[in-house]
Amino acid sequence: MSIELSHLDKHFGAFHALQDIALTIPSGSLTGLLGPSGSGKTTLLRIIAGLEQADSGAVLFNGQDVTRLPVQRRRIGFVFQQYALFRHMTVADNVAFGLRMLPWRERPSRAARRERVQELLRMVQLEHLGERYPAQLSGGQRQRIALARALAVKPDVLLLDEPFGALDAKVRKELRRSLRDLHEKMGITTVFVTHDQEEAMELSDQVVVMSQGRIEQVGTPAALQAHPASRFVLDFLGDRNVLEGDVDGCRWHSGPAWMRLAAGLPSGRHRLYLPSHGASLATRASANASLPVRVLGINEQGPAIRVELAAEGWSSDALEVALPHQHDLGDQLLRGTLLYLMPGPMQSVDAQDRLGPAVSLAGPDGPKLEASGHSHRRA
Ligand SMILES: Nc1ncnc2c1ncn2[C@@H]1O[C@H](COP(=O)(O)OP(=O)(O)OP(=O)(O)O)[C@@H](O)[C@H]1O
Repeated sequence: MSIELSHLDKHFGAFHALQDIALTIPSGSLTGLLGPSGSGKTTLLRIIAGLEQADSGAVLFNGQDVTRLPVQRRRIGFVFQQYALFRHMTVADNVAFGLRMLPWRERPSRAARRERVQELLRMVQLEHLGERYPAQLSGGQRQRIALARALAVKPDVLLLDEPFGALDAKVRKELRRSLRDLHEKMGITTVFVTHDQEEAMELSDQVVVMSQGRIEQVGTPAALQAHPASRFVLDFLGDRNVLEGDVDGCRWHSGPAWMRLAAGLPSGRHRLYLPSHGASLATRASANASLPVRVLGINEQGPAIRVELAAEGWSSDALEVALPHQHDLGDQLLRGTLLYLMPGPMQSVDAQDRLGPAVSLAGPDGPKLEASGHSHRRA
């Protein structure tokens, strides 16, 4: 089920909560609405659901105008941050709730309902907990049940509002993986709200960055990292190293550190923003870059190795590079070792704080490194 939003506007009294929102959500995609608190993410999700009406504009599902269609008729599964489970019902009855509420003609028989509930509990890996009550579950388990309940009626669209917001970091990670696996298996068009850029980047096929009721940028995680469209997106995505130095023609330098860029920037001071996933490390300088760094720390947990670095003899804030677990540094990747940073594409910002062009290293180092982007994210 594809979703198209055109020219959506929404006011709450005098407050302009959404301004001229236009967005296409491809069928079967996993789309993240990302933005700071108050940027309008939840309002947009509620308008897609039919829980809120826009003042103007249209919502289309598979090309059909559903703008005035009530929520019950949109075939939506909804998961909220606060687990909205019924406390007096068992887990199995909670999951079956939507099925029992279906109109008589569509309602499966008691036996079929029981079977479907078991299948859903299996899908969220909680088949042994059907007879428990919500109070006897952990927060993460409750969110899995909320997910199973949302999926029970075979929705065309799954909407999740900060579904993992109230959970601790480890459980969040597990649930993200479950959601991605379920999405890959079922292929339901899914939209989720988050203010956590890491969550949005890790989960989404398409990220929609919102600010003050507007869409700032839409793109794949890798495209947003490589080509942020505004200062807001650049800052909000975070996870970047800032290399500050002077440019003469194609040469950037800061103290003894230097690199040759594939294309020139106007001469003067520039900051180059380098995503931590967009760089590698080498044991020696190359013909196009000499950026000496000292290894401060190595964290091997998670999908990538995170290496903390300090610029050696040149000034920079703390640096961080995410390396694949199969890197070719061998035993050179040790705390205290001197290595060389090899940047991939970087975003330039000039001394007046204006977004400049994306830049990369000259010669063979540049294109080779571009591949390192976000290729790990489905690993
Ligand atoms: N029913 C309402 N009445 C008045 N103002 C509202 C209402 N719902 C939302 N708002 C306002 O609209 C703006 C956008 O709210 P929304 O909940 O969509 O933001 P959000 O990006 O989801 O933020 P958060 O991450 O904090 O949930 C906020 O300033 C909020 O106070």
